[in-house]
Order: sequence, then structure tokens, then C-alpha cells
Amino acid sequence: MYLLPLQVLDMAEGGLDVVVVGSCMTDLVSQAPRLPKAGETIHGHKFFIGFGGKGANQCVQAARLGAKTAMLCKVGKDFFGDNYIQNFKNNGVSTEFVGQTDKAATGAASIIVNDAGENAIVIVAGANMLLGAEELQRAWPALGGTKVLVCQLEISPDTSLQALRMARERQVKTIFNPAPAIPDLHPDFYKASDVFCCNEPEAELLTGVAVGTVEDAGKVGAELLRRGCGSVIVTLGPQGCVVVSSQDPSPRHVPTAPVTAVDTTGAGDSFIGALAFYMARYPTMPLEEMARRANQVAAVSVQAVGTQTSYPSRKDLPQELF
Ligand SMILES: Nc1ncnc2c1ncn2[C@@H]1O[C@H](COP(=O)(O)OP(=O)(O)OP(=O)(O)O)[C@@H](O)[C@H]1O
Ligand SMILES: [K+]
Repeated sequence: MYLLPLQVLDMAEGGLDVVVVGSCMTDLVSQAPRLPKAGETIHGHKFFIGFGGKGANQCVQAARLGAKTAMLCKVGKDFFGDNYIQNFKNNGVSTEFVGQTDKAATGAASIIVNDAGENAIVIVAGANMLLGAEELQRAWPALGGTKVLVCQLEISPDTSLQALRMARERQVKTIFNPAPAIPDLHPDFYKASDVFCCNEPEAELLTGVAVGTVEDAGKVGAELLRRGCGSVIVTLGPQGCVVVSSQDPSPRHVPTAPVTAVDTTGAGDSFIGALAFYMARYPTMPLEEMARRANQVAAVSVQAVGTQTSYPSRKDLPQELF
């Protein structure tokens, strides 16, 4: 009796806040005093298995802040895949569009974190690379009323670009995170991005501008606007981020309060998940303010170990962020 009116209300409001078309990875994390050199074996002090993959991380962060989310992805018909589907359910993410394949294993990421909180990562994408046009077409009718679609590059770039184009056709806002970066990114990625959000190495690979300062990030932003992005955010780790928009092309530095970083793994995804939440729920909020709040969410994530394990929920955050 009580649930029915809420369901009707959801449909009347147009369905989902955030859909992520992207990757799921099982993280195999070793903590060690330092990162090993090539050919070297060192002893670590802790090992754990976690839920990762840029797409899933971003989706889970958006869901924890209160967004109504769905993940469109592919995992293996294996233990890690079953486990991942349960993880989405535990986080309130819809699994209606999570496919399972017996043609590849669930994606896996071997991560080493040193005592300074830096990381080194090897990814085997596996089932993620089998997500394609067929799955997009099948899911799309149900996703039409979505407010924000988020893509990265841990699945086939063709699939990501197609998802972004389909979203644009339906007036769904798009966030594109070109990670991990590829040098020959199809030019349509820029044109299909309402918000193009990258970190420093990605910015450098795409534009040739080495990013160390706020000024450099401003130059990158200007170049990416020229390539067709609606807005650009360059994240700068402890320096926060720089925001530029086609409506307001003067670069705005959005600093973040200093915190003690324990493990920065997944900070970029926490930032993007939060950004997606704000774009969906506060569509009239200035992008700079969304970025200021996303900085604060991501700053919480760097103060705890792991990826999704470090992501805050709405109840853990100051109410002024909502
Ligand atoms: N040391 C830090 N202190 C406070 N905030 C941080 C720190 N590192 C990252 N952040 C927050 O996280 C956001 C993303 O960080 P960053 O630019 O390092 O992304 P990234 O390189 O993609 O991260 P990662 O690859 O570690 O997930 C920053 O814009 C900032 O808001
Ligand atoms: K973390």
C-alpha cells in the first residue's frame, strides 16, 4: 500500500537519475611499503579483494549520495561476476542491465598501494570488452528518461561513444571521463560530452600540455572546449580542480581543503560519481559549485583505504552538501 504511490511518483519524475555505461573490475589489492621495480619481488603487509572498475565505482558513489542509478555493464559467469552483482544490489544500484557472459572472465585489476598512498595498477578488462551495441540497444528504451549518463574508457571505446551519442539524441546530459587515456581519442567524444572530466596525465596525453599547475589546466580546458566539449573539468588531486565552460570560458580554480591522504585509489571516480549525482539532482546549480561539492566528497575517499570501501554515503557527509 505504501510502496505503490512512490513507484508511480518515480515514473512520473522520469525514472533514473544516473546511468553508467562502463566497467566492473574485481580489485586485488596489495599494500606494501613501496611499489616494486621491474623484476623485483617485495613483501607487502596486507592483501584484500575489493570492488572496482571506473564505471562501477562512479555508479556506486552516485548511488551512495542518493541518486537513483543503474549500471549497464558485462561481467563473467563466474564467482567474481556473481559477487559483483550482489555488490550492486547492496548499494541500491539497479542490476537490470548487468549482463553475464561465459566467453570471458570478470574484469580484474591488480593494485599495489604504497605507504605514501600512491598506486600502480594492471587491468585485465575481460568481460568488459564484450559490452557492445546489442546491449545498448536492448537497454535503451528503458533508459530514455535518465537525467545523466556517464562513460569512461575501460570498455570498448566504440561502445562508450555510441552510448554518449544515444544519450545526446535523447537530451540526457553526458559526463565523459577519458580514463584510462588513449592517445587517438575519436574527435566525436569531445562533441558528445556535456562535461568532459579528466585528470592531469589524461589531460596531457590528449592535448600535449603537461599539467602541473592551475594555469596549465586552464590551457587544457580551453583546448578541449575548442574540440567541442560543453564544459571541462581537470582534476588536480590535492589542488582540487579547474572548471571551464563554453558559456564561461575563463578558467575557475576550485580548490579543496587539505586532508591527510591515506590512499588516493578511486578518488577520481568518487569525484565523477558525485558530479553525476549533483548534475542529476541539482540541474540548475552552477558547475563550479557542483565541482566544489564533488571535491569534498572525493576528499573523504582519500582518507580511507580501498576504492568503493572509502566512498562516503550521504549520512556520512555534512548536510550542507545536499
Ligand atoms: N590528496 C588529496 N586531498 C584532497 N582531495 C584529493 C586528494 N587527492 C584527490 N583528491 C580529490 O579527488 C579528485 C580527483 O583526484 P585526482 O585528480 O588525483 O584524480 P585521479 O588521478 O583520477 O585519481 P585516482 O587515479 O587516484 O583515482 C580531486 O579533484 C580532489 O577533489
Ligand atoms: K581511497
